[in-house]
Amino acid sequence: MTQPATSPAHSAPTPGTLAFTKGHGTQNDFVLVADLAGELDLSPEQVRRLADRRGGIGGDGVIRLAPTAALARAGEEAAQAVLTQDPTAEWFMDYRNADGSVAEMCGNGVRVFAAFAEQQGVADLSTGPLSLGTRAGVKRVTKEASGWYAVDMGRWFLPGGEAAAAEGYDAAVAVRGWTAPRPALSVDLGNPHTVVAISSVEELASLELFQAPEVAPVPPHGTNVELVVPLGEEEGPDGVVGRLRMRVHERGVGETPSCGTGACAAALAVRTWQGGASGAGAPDTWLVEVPGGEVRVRMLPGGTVELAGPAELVYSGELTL
Ligand SMILES: N[C@@H](CCC[C@H](N)C(=O)O)C(=O)O
Repeated sequence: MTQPATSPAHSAPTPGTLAFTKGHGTQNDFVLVADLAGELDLSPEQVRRLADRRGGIGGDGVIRLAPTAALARAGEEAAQAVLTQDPTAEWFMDYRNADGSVAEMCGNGVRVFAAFAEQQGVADLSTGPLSLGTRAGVKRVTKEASGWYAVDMGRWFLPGGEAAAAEGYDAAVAVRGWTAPRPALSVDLGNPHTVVAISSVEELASLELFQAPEVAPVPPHGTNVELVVPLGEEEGPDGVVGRLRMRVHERGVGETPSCGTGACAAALAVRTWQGGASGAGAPDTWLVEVPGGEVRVRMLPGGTVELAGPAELVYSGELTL
């Protein structure tokens, strides 16, 4: 049984069923579940079933909205760290990839989580920003006048350190069909990314990404791989804006139409290629074109990075687990 996503989804579900909402951010799609009491421990098998596009609802990931304090009491270290960082981060985004694996962060997911928290009546972004917990720390979400959600994603770093910033590379990526691996840059947004430059939009469109690209050295916890084409600079309302186009192969999923942390990683890599560790001379704002739409990435004055884009809730329903 389904209902429009705008209807209250937090009315009591039928016993034995699970209420869900389907949402997406630039078509990176998620199954969202409100666990307002913090009692729902989804198994990897249940996550796979929810994310299954044929036997379940379908999504690139599953997002559980749960009270940070309940998870902290249950021993989730990330939730305990969140409450130390910001005791007002009342709600926690428990993010799982479609294959059932746990991920530290999801940039598009944070925006959709904020829209879901509003729908559930546990947050009101019209009165101010929402601080929420993730396994990669507290994220602060603001709703812009356009309806887009802007997320302060926090600090990022290059795992390869200064040498990687100076060289521009610390890894190599091989995509099916290539005769040799190409140099790539690792970027950490709380979750791992490896970014490789592609020479043209035509080549980008022709890449075969149904197999995971091979990355060397093999990342200890896997990686998301972004393939990017820098498209130059343009004049925006607030100054020069860089533009790039990206495709992504996500850890735990496969190719997806968008990845928010991936868009940040791509912009940060291109900025590093242009201006080293400080990004000197490179734009502070980037528009990232993905197959599912466009997002904005901005360097914030305090040294953190912001991701902005749409968040849509599509429908709500109930299913038997
Ligand atoms: N699509 C997300 C990233 C989701 C997690 C990723 N697959 C991982 O395993 O790190 C985004 O928008 O950032």
